[in-house]
Amino acid sequence: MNDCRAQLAQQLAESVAEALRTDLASRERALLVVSGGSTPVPFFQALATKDLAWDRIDITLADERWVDAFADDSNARLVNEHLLTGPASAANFVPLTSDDATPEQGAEVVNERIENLDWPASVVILGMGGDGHTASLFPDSQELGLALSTDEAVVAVRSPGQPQPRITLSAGRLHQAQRHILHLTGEEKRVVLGRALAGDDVRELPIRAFLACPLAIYWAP
Ligand SMILES: O=C(O)[C@H](O)[C@@H](O)[C@H](O)[C@H](O)COP(=O)(O)O
Repeated sequence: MNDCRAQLAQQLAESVAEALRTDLASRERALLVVSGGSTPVPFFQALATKDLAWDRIDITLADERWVDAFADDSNARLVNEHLLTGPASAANFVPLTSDDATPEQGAEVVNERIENLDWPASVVILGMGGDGHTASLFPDSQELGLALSTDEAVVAVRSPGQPQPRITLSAGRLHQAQRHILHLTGEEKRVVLGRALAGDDVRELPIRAFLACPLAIYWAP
């Protein structure tokens, strides 16, 4: 990893830790929503070292692949391996999967689990793909319209471009946060973000659903 990305991860971890500390001063529990993918790994590792009342922190995901929790491409596994370590292992992790065979079957039980958390979240950290998707709000998914408009907390999603079915927090649920952060790296994503900022068709580039104020953008080359 280049130095800029390492510094970015450190700075993001400091900022998120500070936000959690601030919120825990006035509420019993704080909720952190993180994204999966490859970008957050150094951030997770940096955040895990922070001195926080981890036993008062709930952590969930913006989205998940409907795979076994031990699968290589499971976001839960990513969080377990890189964030829930050392003192941070005292945090309460709330997964987005169930024992059901499909996300459509599991959505109801996951929805209830997510609704029972302490909203609004302290921080929602989003990632972005090269197609402008964020969480599992994919431009080519039939469920995009539902995920952008529903009052439900989660939506089962299929995308022709993705090998596994997914489950995602809805845009409405992701909006329920004190702070929103977009964490991304590289030139390709900078260009996509530039396009997103220059237009307003959310279905073309779903990240646009979160470009309303305020969104803190953490980017490094
Ligand atoms: O993959 C996931 O779990 C998330 O659904 C996705 O929204 C992710 O944040 C972006 O695709 C960026 O992924 P990278 O960090 O791997 O580029």
